[in-house]
Amino acid sequence: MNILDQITAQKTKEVSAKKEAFPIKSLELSTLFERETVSLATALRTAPIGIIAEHKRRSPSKSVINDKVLVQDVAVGYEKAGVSGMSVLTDTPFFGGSLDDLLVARKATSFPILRKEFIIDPYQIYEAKAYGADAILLIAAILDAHEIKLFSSIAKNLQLDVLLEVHNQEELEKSLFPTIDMIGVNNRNLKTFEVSLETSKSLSKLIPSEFVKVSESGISSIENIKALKEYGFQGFLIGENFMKTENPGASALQFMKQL
Ligand SMILES: O=P(O)(O)OC[C@@H](O)[C@@H](O)c1c[nH]c2ccccc12
Repeated sequence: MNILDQITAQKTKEVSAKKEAFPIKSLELSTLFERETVSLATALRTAPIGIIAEHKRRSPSKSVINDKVLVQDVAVGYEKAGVSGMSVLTDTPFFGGSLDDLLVARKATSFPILRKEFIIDPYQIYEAKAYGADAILLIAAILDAHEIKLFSSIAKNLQLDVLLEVHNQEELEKSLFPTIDMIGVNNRNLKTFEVSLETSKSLSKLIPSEFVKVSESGISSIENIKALKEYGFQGFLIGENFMKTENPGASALQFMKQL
């Protein structure tokens, strides 16, 4: 079984247990549920160069990246650095994150936050909203067109922006619904872990201009960003490059100064 299949199999179990223990009604009682969200897509569109900085403790490809820093310090540091938003991994078994991380980041900041999760059920979208996210990720490789349409319209009804992640032309073509705000091209193949910025470059011309184009993974230099900008990218999702340092917020600030 490839890693994506392993993750979704685990997710299916996790979500069905949670749905029983905490029905959606209990999520709606959250005070954060009533919070006004802020748009990540707008933040990226209006920034000269829109960086989304990620909190990621570990990953299946790298094992431990950073398990020393506190999520609130990372969140505050990223916001001070002036990035457009933050991505918080909430998957526990494979990435060492949690919904608590999302909640802590939310309480510490007011910039847009993306819930980075393997979403396979609408329940996780309500959860994202209840824990203070402004945007969700949908991964085309694990959803069919009907699910993408349905999940993105549920998100929009909750005032959440949608970042749809693709890795090839077929995934892109099945996913172009008006309820999607941003298209993210993942430069990392989640099945093989190979990273190539060429993936973003070659898919860019197939993304209609109404979607904010985001390039994800493997970005570590200003040169990378300049090259991708030429292809119309307005958002750049950066994880490891910041998280592998002792002070991710300070690293993001250094990076922003060079832009
Ligand atoms: O750490 P990197 O190479 O800068 O990548 C960040 C982000 O793009 C990556 O974590 C990611 C992209 N899509 C995902 C889907 C699930 C989990 C993680 C991801």
